[in-house]
Amino acid sequence: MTDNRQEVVEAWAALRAQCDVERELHLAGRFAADAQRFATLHRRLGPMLFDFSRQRVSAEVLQHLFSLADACDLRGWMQRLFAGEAINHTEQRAAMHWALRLPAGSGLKVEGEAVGQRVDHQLARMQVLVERLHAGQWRGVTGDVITDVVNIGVGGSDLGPLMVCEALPDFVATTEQPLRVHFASTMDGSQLAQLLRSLSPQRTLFVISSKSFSTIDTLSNAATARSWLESRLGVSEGLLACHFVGVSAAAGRMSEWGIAPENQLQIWDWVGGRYSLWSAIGFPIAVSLGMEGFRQLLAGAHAMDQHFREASWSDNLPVLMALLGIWNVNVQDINALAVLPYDGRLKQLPLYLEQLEMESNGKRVRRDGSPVAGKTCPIVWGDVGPNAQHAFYQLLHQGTEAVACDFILPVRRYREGTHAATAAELQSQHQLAQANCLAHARLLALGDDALPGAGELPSFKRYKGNQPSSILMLDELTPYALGMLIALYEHKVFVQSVIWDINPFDQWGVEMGKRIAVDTLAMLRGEQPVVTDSSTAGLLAHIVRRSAVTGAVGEQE
Ligand SMILES: O=P(O)(O)OC[C@H]1O[C@](O)(CO)[C@@H](O)[C@@H]1O
Repeated sequence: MTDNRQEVVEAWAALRAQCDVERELHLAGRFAADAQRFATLHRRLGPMLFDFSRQRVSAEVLQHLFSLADACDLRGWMQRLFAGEAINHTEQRAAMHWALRLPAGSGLKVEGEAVGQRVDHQLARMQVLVERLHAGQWRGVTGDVITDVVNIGVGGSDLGPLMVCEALPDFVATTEQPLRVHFASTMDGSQLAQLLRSLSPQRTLFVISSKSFSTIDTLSNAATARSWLESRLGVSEGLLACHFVGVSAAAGRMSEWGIAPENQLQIWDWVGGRYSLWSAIGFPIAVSLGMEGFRQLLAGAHAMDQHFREASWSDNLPVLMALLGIWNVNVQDINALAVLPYDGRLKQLPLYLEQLEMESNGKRVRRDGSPVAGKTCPIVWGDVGPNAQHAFYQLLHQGTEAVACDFILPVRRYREGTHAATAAELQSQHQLAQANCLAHARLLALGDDALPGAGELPSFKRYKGNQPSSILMLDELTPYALGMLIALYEHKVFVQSVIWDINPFDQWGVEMGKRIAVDTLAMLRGEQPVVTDSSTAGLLAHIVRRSAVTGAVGEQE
C-alpha cells in the first residue's frame, strides 16, 4: 500500500477550496445557466439511468472528487477486493460477495481455494431443494405436501431475501406446487406467533438462516417453531429432516441443532451477512422466483461488478454515487440520506439499505485505529416515496435540515397480461407516481423557482430548494435490474469506505450490546444480582412488579 497521505490532504484541500467557489450557487441558478446540465450529468447503463444533475456539483467538483479517489488509492483497493485479499482486517477475512455472482463454471481460485467450484456446488444443492419443493415432492412428516416456507433469520439473513421477494411478485415462478414464502425475524416472537396462527404444521417448512448459527434472535424463533411442530404434530421422529432447512457458515452448529446434513446449505466466512443474499441465504428468493429468476438476479449484480471494475471514474455509477455522497457529507455538511422508491414493491429497500450503509460505514476509527478526521456514514432512512410525501417530506421541503435524496423509479410497470382486468387504471396510477417523483425532485432542487409567481407568496408557503437529489430509473423492476441496483449500492458503500479509510466489512459496534443483554436478561430473571445504573435497575424492578399484575390497563398498584 502506498503512503499517499500528502496527496490525500491536498485533494481534500482542493475540494474545500472548490466548495468556497460553489457555495453561492443555487441549483435553480445552475439549471438556468446551463441548458445542457441534464445531458452532462446523467449516465446510462443497461436498464439504468442515473441522473445526478440535481446534485450541487460542477465539472470542477467532479474532477476534484476523482483526484481524491486516486489519492486514496481507490483502484488499488478495488484490486484487493476482487483479488480476495483479507481486507476485512479486524476479522482477517476477505469480502467476496462478488464471487457469489460469477457466471457458473468460473473456476475462480483464491489462494489455492476453489472458490468458484464451491459456489457452483452450493447453488446446485440449493437447486435440488428448490425443485423438490416446486414439484410438490417435499413432504412433511405426516406425508402432506409442503405449501409454506418460513425464513427465520435476522439482519442480513432476513432483510435481503425479504426485500427481494417483496420486490418481485410479478416474477414468482409458475410451479406444480404453489408456495407461499414468509419471514419472521423479531426476537420477541411476535412476527412468528402471528404467522403460526394461520400456518398448517403439516405443510410448513422452516429455513433457519444464520451465518453464525448463534444469533439468539434466530435461535429463539427456531426453538419456538420446533416446539410448535412437536406439540401440534405429536411426533419428534423425522420431524427435523422434514420441516427444517439450515443455511449457515457453521455446519457443526447446524448439526448440533439437528438440521439433517442433506438440508444444510453452506455459506463461508468471506460472505458478510449484509452482503449475503447472493449466497444460499437467498434460498427464499430461489423458492419464490425459481432458480432461473435467482440466476437473473445474480447476473444483474455481476454486470454491475464488471462495470465497477472496468469503467472510468466519470462513467462509473458506484464511484459517482459514492463520491457525490462524500461531497455531500464531508464538504456540504449534509448528514442525512433519504431513500425514496416510487414503487410500492420496494417498500423494504430503505430498510435493507439502512443495514447495508450504516452497519458497513457507521465507523469512527480508521484502518490504523486512529480516529477519522470528519464525518462518515450519514443517517440513512426512507420509505416508499408516495407515502413519505404524506409523512416526512414536509421536513425535506421546508425544514432546516439539508437532506440528500435518492429517488428510485421504474419506467415500465404492469406487464401486459399479468393485470389484464385493470391494466389501464394501474398504468395510469404508475404515471401518477412517476409525475410525483419528478415534481418533488424538481421542487426540492429549484425551490420557489419551480413555479412561476411563487416568489410572491407568504413566507410559510415558500420553498428554499437547493436540496440535492439523484434519480435512478430502471427500465423495469426485473430480477436482473434489481441485482444491478443492489450491487450498485454495495460498491458505493465500498468506495466510500476507501475514501474514509475505514473497514466496511465488520460490525463490532453491535457486539457489546448483545453481551450486555445477556447480563440484563439474567438480572430480569433473578438469576444474577441487579448491579447496574439506577435507570436500568428502576425499569427492571418496574417490569418485575408489573409482570405480576393482571387486570385492566391503568390498574393502580
Ligand atoms: O446471520 P447471523 O449470524 O444470524 O447474523 C445476523 C445479523 O447479525 C449481525 O451480525 C449484527 O448483529 C449482522 O451483521 C447480521 O446480518
